[in-house]
Amino acid sequence: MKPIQVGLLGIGTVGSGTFNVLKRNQEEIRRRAGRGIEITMVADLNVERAREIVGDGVAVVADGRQVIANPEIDIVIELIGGYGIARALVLEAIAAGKHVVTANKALLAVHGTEIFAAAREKGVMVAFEAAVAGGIPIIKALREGLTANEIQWVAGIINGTTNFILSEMRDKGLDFEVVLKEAQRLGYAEADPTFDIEGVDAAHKATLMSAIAFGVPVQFDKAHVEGITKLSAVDIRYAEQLGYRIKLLGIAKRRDNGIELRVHPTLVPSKRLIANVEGAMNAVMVHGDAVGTTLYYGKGAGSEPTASAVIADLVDITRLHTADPDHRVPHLAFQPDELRTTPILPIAEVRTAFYLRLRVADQKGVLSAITSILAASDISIDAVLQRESNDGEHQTDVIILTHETQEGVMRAALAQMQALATVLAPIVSLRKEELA
Ligand SMILES: NC(=O)c1ccc[n+]([C@@H]2O[C@H](COP(=O)([O-])OP(=O)(O)OC[C@H]3O[C@@H](n4cnc5c(N)ncnc54)[C@H](O)[C@@H]3O)[C@@H](O)[C@H]2O)c1
Ligand SMILES: N[C@@H](CCO)C(=O)O
Ligand code: NA
Repeated sequence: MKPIQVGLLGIGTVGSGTFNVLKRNQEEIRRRAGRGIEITMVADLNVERAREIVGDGVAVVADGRQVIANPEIDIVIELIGGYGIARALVLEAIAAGKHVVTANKALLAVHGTEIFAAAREKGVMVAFEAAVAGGIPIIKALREGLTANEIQWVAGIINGTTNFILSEMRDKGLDFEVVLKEAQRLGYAEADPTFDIEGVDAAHKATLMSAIAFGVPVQFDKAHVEGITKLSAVDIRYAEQLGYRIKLLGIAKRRDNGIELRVHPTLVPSKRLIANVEGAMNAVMVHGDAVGTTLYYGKGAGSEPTASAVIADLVDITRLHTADPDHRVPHLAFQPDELRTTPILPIAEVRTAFYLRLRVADQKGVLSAITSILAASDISIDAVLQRESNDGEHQTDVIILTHETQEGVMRAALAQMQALATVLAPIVSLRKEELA
C-alpha cells in the first residue's frame, strides 16, 4: 500500500524532531502501522531553515494553506503553536476533511469545544497526545487504559520548565532568571515563557486532562492558575524540614458538588515518588476507583520526546482512518453527547490542606491568638514549627500545617490572623496535598 501522506505546519523544535524520528524509524513504524507514513510537504515561515532540515524530495512552502489544499495529504500536523493562525489552519484542515495531529495545548484548552465539534461533523480525528506531558502517553492511558474506572483525581508535574527551575534553584542555588534562560535554550519553554512560569501552560494541560478524566467540556477559563514567581526559597526550606517538597502541580479532582481544576505550587510529602521528579521531567498521578493510584513518568518536553507522541498519533490515525468515525475512541474519551455539565468549582469552594508561614513578634500569647482563630474557623492543625528567634531580633517565623479545609474558610481566617498586631508581615499560604 502507498504510504499515507502527511503535511507538517511548523518545523521548529517539535516539528524537526517529528520529521527526524519519523525518517529514522520509518521501517519500524511501517511494520507497526501496517502502512508507511511520510511527511511529504512542510509549511514554515522560515522556508530556508525548513529546507535545510528536510532536504530534497519534500515540498517546502511558507503558507500552511497550500499544504491543506494538497489533495494527496490525509493528515495535517500543526506544530506552530498559539491561538491565532494555528486555530485558523486547524479548522481549515478539518473543513478540508484532513485528520489533525497537534501538540498545541493552548489551542485545545481554549478552543477545544469548537475544534472537536468541527471534527465530529466532518468525521475526522484530532489527536493531541503531545499536548499533555509531551512524550508520556498520558492521553492514551486516561482515555483507553483506565477506561474501566471512575477517575477520582489526576495530579501532575506537567510543565518541564518550572520543574527544571524549581530543581535547579534548590540544588544549585541558581537564580530564577539564569535557570529560565537555560530552559529556553534547551527548547522546553513556550514561545512566551510567562505561560510556563505563571502556570498557564500547566493549566492548559490540566484542563485537557480534566475533560478526559471526567467527561466534561474543556473549560480553561474556569481553571484556577498560580505559577512559581511568588515562591520564596525560605518556604522551600521550611517545607523540606517538615518532610515536604514544593512542586507546581496541575490538579483535577472529582468532588460531590463539582470538579476542582487548579494549578499552584503544592507541598507534597517528600517520600512520594512524584516529589522526587527532578529537572524537566514530568510525572502524572491518576487515581481510579478500581485501579488505585497509578503514576506515569517521562520527558514532557523537548524535540524528540514530544515527537514520540506526535508520531504515536500519526500511527493511530493511520490504523483507524478507514474505521467508521463512531467506532473510534472519542476525542475526550466519553461519547460527545455524553459530556456532563458538572460545574468546575470556584477556588473558594476547593478543599485542601495548607502550609502557613507567619512572621510574628516573639512574645507571649502570639501562638494562642493564631490557633484560636484557626479553632474558631474549625480548621484543625496538623503540625507547628516555631523558629527560635535570634538574640535581639524579637521576631520569629511560625509555620503551621493544617488539615484539609475549604479555601474560602481559610481565606477568612487568614484575614483575621493578618489583622493581629503581632503578625508583622504578609502571611504566606501554600496548599498541601498528600496524594495518597
Ligand atoms: N517544545 C516543546 O518541548 C513542546 C512540547 C509539547 C508541546 N509543544 C507545543 O508544540 C507546538 C510547537 O512548539 P515548538 O517548541 O516546536 O515551537 P517552535 O517555535 O520551535 O516552532 C514553531 C515553528 O512554527 C513556525 N511558524 C510560525 N508561524 C508560522 C506560520 N504562520 N506558518 C507556518 N509556520 C509558522 C516557526 O517558524 C517555527 O519554525 C506549540 O504548540 C507548543 O506548545 C512544545
Ligand atoms: N513549555 C512546556 C513544553 C511542553 O509542553 C514545558 O516546559 O513543559
Ligand atoms: Na503525552
